[in-house]
Amino acid sequence: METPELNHFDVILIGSGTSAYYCATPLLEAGKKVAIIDSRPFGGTCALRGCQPKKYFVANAEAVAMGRQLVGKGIEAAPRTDWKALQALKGEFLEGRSEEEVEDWREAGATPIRGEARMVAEDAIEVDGRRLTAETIVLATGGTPVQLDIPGSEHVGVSDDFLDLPDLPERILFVGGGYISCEFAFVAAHAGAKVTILQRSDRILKNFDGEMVGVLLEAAKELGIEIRTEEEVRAVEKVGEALKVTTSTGAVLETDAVFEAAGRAPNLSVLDGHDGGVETNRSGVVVDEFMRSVSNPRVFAIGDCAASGMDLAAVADEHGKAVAKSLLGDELVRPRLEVVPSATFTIPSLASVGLGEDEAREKGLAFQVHKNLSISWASSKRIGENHAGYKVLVSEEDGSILGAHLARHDAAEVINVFALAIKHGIKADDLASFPWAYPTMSSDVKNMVG
Ligand SMILES: Cc1cc2nc3c(=O)[nH]c(=O)nc-3n(C[C@H](O)[C@H](O)[C@H](O)COP(=O)(O)OP(=O)(O)OC[C@H]3O[C@@H](n4cnc5c(N)ncnc54)[C@H](O)[C@@H]3O)c2cc1C
Ligand SMILES: NC(=O)c1ccc[n+]([C@@H]2O[C@H](COP(=O)([O-])OP(=O)(O)OC[C@H]3O[C@@H](n4cnc5c(N)ncnc54)[C@H](O)[C@@H]3O)[C@@H](O)[C@H]2O)c1
Repeated sequence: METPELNHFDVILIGSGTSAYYCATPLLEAGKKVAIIDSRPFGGTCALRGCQPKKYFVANAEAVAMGRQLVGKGIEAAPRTDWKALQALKGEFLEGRSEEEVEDWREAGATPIRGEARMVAEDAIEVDGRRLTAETIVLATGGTPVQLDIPGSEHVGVSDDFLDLPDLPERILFVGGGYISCEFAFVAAHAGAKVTILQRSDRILKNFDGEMVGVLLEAAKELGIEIRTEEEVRAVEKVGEALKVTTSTGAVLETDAVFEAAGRAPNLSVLDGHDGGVETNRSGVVVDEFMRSVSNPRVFAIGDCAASGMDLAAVADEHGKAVAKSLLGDELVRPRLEVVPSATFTIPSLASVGLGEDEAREKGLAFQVHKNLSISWASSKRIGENHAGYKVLVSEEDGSILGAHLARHDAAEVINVFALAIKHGIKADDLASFPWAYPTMSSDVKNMVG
């Protein structure tokens, strides 16, 4: 029989993803008694089923793309993806990761628990038949793919399934034209699959600048990725080994695999049965500016399960850090998310930070637009890049950077320079005159603002 003290914690974190990591670490360093619970292997989406494993596939596709682009320009034969070997490499990265993480938490003084947690009171949860109470409960439960409600949905996979494909199907159809589909589409197409994307509205990647998406669309077209906009899936039927996809336009498309990435919903199964006094809406747990539940002050929500901000790893991290500071200090602390760069790991990658052109106009700001294709630049030529461009908005008032939008190799790296410039008020002139290590992708920044 366990004593009540063993079941009472300063903080219980439900979820062991990146937001939980950044929240729990300072709490443990400060000597707090912390339980971390996860129903799946420890580590969460980013480390095990998202950002990190995905980058193995992206790195492979980038190598193949670059090799192919340079055939006849110093490379003799185009490289090809060995999908099984790539899966093995990714497997090596994941092997033992969760177990190590559990061990690390134990060494740091936490109580890691594997099991499905449910709120049973405003200050209590149940997991694995145990009732645990806490001064503070932090929900860090992430998100799950939005499930398609269509006949034949049992034949439709999600991102986890794509990342674990033992063999690459010849033909793949992705439902949704957002981050996940677009990234996977370039991976699959560069690895040799015939890829189709179905996008419900009139354009893909709506969070990104339309002209930069245009650059990506050219690359997709050249690679043979078919992007069908204003078209939804209505039904999927298995016919022999193939799948027949009927769409909203009446088209019937034959493919070998269908994956849906039509957005992710907050995972709030922890509130099934008892809501713990925690108010939620479609976007997640309703929180105040400090990530505290508006209806139960004992509960905080961080990362993708909170109805706040973009579902990105760095945002989740910042939520976690802010909540830890709030719990350790005398005052509540807001996450610092005034400037959040974002990128798609497509080929080329798209990246964006700050205001879009339309947004800046709606705000009535006076600004110059520095934009162009950059395929004639040495940085593109030396890697055989055929699709690249940039758009930077510079304030006419004080020369500050209002927004930056890139479509090119390493855009996801270079965007961080613009993000820091926006955050710290570094002006276009400063960027233009800085002695960048040369020649690098970031030294091109001076040509984008001059
Ligand atoms: C394919 C893919 C690629 C992505 N790529 C990027 C990228 O390149 N860059 C980027 O910034 N973001 C990316 N993201 C988004 C990023 O992964 C998420 O924003 C981030 O992981 C959210 O972290 P989190 O801590 O909120 O939740 P998660 O990491 O999702 O962790 C939540 C955990 O809670 C557990 N859980 C849920 N309910 C319960 C319960 N009742 N009891 C016990 N445990 C529970 C789950 O098992 C899960 O492990 C990607 C996402 C996907 C799916
Ligand atoms: N590089 C990154 O930072 C990265 C990578 C992957 C995922 N993520 C995060 O994960 C989240 C989820 O990614 P996602 O790609 O699933 O969602 P998303 O929100 O990026 O895109 C979903 C797309 O699907 C479309 N759609 C919705 N329902 C549809 C339907 N029935 N038929 C056809 N199209 C439909 C939407 O209009 C939208 O364009 C992202 O919003 C992002 O926050 C980030």
